[in-house]
Amino acid sequence: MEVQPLAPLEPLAENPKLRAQRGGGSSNTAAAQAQSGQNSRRASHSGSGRPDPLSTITHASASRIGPGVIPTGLKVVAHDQLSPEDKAKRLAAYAAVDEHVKDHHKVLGIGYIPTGFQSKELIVKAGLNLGDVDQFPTIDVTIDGADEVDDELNAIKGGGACQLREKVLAEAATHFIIVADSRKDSKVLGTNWKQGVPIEVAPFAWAKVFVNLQKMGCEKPLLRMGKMKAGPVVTDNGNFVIDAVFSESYMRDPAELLHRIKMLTGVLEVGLFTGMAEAAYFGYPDGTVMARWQDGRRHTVDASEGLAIAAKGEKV
Ligand SMILES: O=C[C@H](O)[C@H](O)[C@H](O)COP(=O)(O)O
Repeated sequence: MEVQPLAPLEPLAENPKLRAQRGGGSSNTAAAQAQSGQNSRRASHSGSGRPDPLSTITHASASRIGPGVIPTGLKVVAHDQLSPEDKAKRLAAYAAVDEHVKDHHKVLGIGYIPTGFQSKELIVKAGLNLGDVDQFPTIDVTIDGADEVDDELNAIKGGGACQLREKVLAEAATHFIIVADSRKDSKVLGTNWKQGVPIEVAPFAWAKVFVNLQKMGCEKPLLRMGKMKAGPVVTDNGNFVIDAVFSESYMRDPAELLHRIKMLTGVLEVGLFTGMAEAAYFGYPDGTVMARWQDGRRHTVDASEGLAIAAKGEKV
């Protein structure tokens, strides 16, 4: 029997209601919209004249949305209503988008909100074209948060139980960029993030993996429990999450630790993102943003323009 290679699915059609609101137009894919540069709803974000990617380019995944933009309904939360950490993170996100999203980029993986379901809702409400990574297996830029980032830009992710989807998006991206507030900037993983490494496991295998982790030296692995519901947290993929604290010596070599945990049968993904990020942007409470690159470069970004936009709390 001849096996046909799988072709990526066609992108989802644009929300017709939003198209009508914009006065029609035939663009029904992310790529088409980004190519045409059409964006009637939001002005250029930066002085570069580039369209604001947050409102023009399609989201490539169901995993997360809106670096720095937290839409509630169709309104961006005003800057002064955010916590100091969220303010800093928003500025870092603006800086990251400004420096990494280019005119020719058509597909973005974007992040921030704790569940894929929430993200989908927000994307649709914000009028972005929603897609998933099976439709867009190659992403131009993925921008996402992190729970902690070390000196070499290895990161812990999965505090919101999204590690599997997030890693697929990060790996599918030509450029993977992290945005975070300055508390997440560490020399060694596990310094500030004390909750441990999030490990997504097949539900029926959790107890076996638990024992495996203990044998590896993790004294108290924890099956993550729901806060508003009884029982364990169930990920967007129907799995459980174990949080596992490891000693500093393990955390100094996160790539080796990742490899060892991932080899345990029943483990689907590990919230250690090693050697993936090209750059990380950290927002500080004083409004500055510091960028670190994988090759060791670092520079400060003038976030004043992002601040001016954020301060207005514009509609998306
Ligand atoms: O699963 C959740 C993700 O890995 C998040 O990126 C991470 O928890 C950081 O989220 P936040 O920027 O909201 O603190």
